Amino acid sequence: MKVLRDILYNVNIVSIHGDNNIEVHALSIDSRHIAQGDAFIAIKGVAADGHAYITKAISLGATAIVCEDLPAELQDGVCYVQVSNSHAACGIMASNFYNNPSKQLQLVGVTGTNGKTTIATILFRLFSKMGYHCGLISTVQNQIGDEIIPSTHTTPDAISLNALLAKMVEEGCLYAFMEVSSHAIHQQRIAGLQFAGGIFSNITHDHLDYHKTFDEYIRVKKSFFDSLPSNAFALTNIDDKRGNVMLQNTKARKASYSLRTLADFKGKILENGLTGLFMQIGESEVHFRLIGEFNAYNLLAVYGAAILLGKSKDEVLRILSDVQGAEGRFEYIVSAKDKIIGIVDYAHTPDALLNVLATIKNLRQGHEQIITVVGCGGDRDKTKRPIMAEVSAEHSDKVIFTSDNPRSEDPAEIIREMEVGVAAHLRKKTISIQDRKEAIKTAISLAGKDDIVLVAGKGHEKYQEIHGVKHPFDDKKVLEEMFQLLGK
Ligand SMILES: CC(=O)N[C@H]1[C@@H](OP(=O)(O)OP(=O)(O)OC[C@H]2O[C@@H](n3ccc(=O)[nH]c3=O)[C@H](O)[C@@H]2O)O[C@H](CO)[C@@H](O)[C@@H]1O[C@H](C)C(=O)N[C@@H](C)C(=O)N[C@H](CCC(=O)O)C(=O)O
Ligand SMILES: Nc1ncnc2c1ncn2[C@@H]1O[C@H](COP(=O)(O)OP(=O)(O)OP(=O)(O)O)[C@@H](O)[C@H]1O
Repeated sequence: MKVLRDILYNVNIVSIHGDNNIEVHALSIDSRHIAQGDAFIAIKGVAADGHAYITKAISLGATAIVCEDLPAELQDGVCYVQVSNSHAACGIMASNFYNNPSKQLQLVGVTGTNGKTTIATILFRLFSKMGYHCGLISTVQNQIGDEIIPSTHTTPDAISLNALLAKMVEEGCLYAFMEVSSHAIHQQRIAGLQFAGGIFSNITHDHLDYHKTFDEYIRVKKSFFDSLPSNAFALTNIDDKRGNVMLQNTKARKASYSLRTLADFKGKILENGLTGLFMQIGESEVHFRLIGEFNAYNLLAVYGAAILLGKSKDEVLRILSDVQGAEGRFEYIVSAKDKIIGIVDYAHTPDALLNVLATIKNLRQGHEQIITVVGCGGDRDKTKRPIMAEVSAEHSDKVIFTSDNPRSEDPAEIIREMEVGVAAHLRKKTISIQDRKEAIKTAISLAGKDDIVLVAGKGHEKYQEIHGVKHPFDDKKVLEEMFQLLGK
């Protein structure tokens, strides 16, 4: 319980109507979750406008309303706070409500189109193995020490986020590693947080359904670095074309990592195989269990961040050499008889798919076939559909287009939008099977000895969302089941 006046500290207030010296039980941005004594923050969202639910929130017991536009009639016994921006107010109020938890631990945010989950997860594992109690906020799961807390978003809303950070502080965490999605930056879910560091992995084609243009997507990502304080670090991948741009206006300590050019944290791949990476980092030569060039980048990001947080180079590299990747990120299983390699990967952007396929091509020993099973999500960026189809057809021997999470869309229509991306001379390599399980089964039946089957797009996910209903589905389990069923 906190006094409204205190929760409003640092919020850009336009006007206050009513008594702000009242106790607030909880904050909520959703009228459906309001209880007696709560403050309701009305947010103009993508699908709805929270201002339309102010009356409903009051009828359920809200005694404080935070909004951009005041209702025509104000009710007695309710304090109305008009703010210039409800999204920003929500972030700042959530931090104040939970005693600014981000200031009580070292919070590192990871942004970029690909690699966020991997980098945040490896940082969490590294620091945990170094003996620190840590927190993780990621797409796959949130974690406090060994406790796993299911994740609904890459970056939760500001209230859930601060509640989670407060729980981490209460349980003695010294470090928290979190993914910072571009949606979260744009919707100010991270407003009011104090970061000890920010990491930029890369930026490519994604989320243009939301951000509309690539320039806007870049601008949003960059604004995270613009807001970092001077005592934080800002670590960027300078092999990415936009790596330097990200840090142009930051006040934070700038640092870079690279595989190709001079950088604060420079690495070189000496060997890249199915058993892992052998890299030179600074003066040291180290084996890692993670696979592929993109993971060499992720490892450099983690290494750089750990050094910037004051950790010893030798200890960091020793522990990193034994760390495993995140679930559903280049996870692989080998069939018992034919030694078919089944790879499950979360690649759901053209760039990630290209990276995974390039990695597989690099790693294959001889002329084994690469058979790819891939789909594209519904209700998300449609422009990537033909590109992902083109990338998979170009870099695989056989491709099966299938459903990812069609969500509210017609799965057959999504597949048709993918198919148009395939050049005429590559069409004979592709078939389309809407049912994902059947598609995986077909891929395995087409695979011969030592062939490689990539099942891309859903990674760790344990469900498939069709027409708004989530059905249990696990790519890795289906692969295992099909290896058995088909006696491979
Ligand atoms: C498009 C999008 O990003 N939407 C997010 C956004 O919702 P919104 O503000 O637009 O919600 P809205 O439905 O328009 O409603 C506006 C307001 O009215 C309120 N409302 C609505 C109905 C009602 O009866 N009462 C009520 O009070 C809502 O609670 C909300 O505050 O803010 C919400 C709170 O933070 C998010 O939960 C929600 O995520 C939706 C579910 C989502 O799917 N988001 C995805 C796209 C997303 O955020 N993804 C990124 C990762 C992307 C990636 O890298 O792959 C993530 O960080 O997870
Ligand atoms: N540094 C990287 N560069 C390019 N591709 C990468 C990189 N790291 C991982 N990938 C690829 O992208 C996929 C997603 O990786 P990861 O989950 O770490 O990224 P993410 O940014 O968290 O994505 P999301 O927020 O959508 O979960 C991986 O399965 C892998 O195929």
